[in-house]
Amino acid sequence: MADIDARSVARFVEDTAHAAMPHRLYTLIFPMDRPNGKVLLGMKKRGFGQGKLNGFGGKVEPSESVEQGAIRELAEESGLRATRVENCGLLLFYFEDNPVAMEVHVFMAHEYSGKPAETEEMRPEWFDIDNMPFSQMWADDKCWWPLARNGRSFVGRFWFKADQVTITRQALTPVDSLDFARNARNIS
Ligand SMILES: COc1nc(N)nc2c1ncn2[C@H]1C[C@H](O)[C@@H](COP(=O)(O)OP(=O)(O)OP(=O)(O)O)O1
Repeated sequence: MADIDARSVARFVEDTAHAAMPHRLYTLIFPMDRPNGKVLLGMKKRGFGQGKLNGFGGKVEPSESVEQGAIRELAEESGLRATRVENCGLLLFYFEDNPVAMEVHVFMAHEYSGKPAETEEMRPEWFDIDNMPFSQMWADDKCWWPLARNGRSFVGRFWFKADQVTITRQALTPVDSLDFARNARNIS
């Protein structure tokens, strides 16, 4: 079993039993076009979450910070180069058939260059931020997206059945700041 990633910040919001689980770090980043009320999503073409629309992201490499990982994954999966990002959420996912918790650090990309392009992993498409395609997204998204859309920071915990669809328990809290995570990760 994997060790608890030293960069994990889940212990700040979890009970003792969950904090003792190994946590794998992921990023999830949403390029925003606020003036036009749009967000860029990608249709996942392979791997975990295949067939779902989502933000861009993936595992954080050992050599990079969470923010660097988010920017790298966005470039790899959409072709966009983010120049201003904001950490807006922390999501913890527990799947009943997986002893490793997913710790997903959520970002908005407010400034970026380049044009979205289809890659091996994602097919990007702009959507209206007030008319999200939730039926094609992960089941948790409709819970926390309204907070993210309104510029609120949040911490969410979701327990999934092995079917990866059914949420059996959830806890979602708007927070004033995610500084506890930034400070723990020692990011200026
Ligand atoms: C369970 O609910 C989820 N909801 C949302 N919105 N996003 C999720 C959920 N579970 C996982 N994700 C996100 C987190 C990451 O952005 C991706 C999964 O990353 P992936 O497995 O694709 O990681 P990569 O490093 O890109 O994978 P490869 O090893 O295939 O390159 O989904």
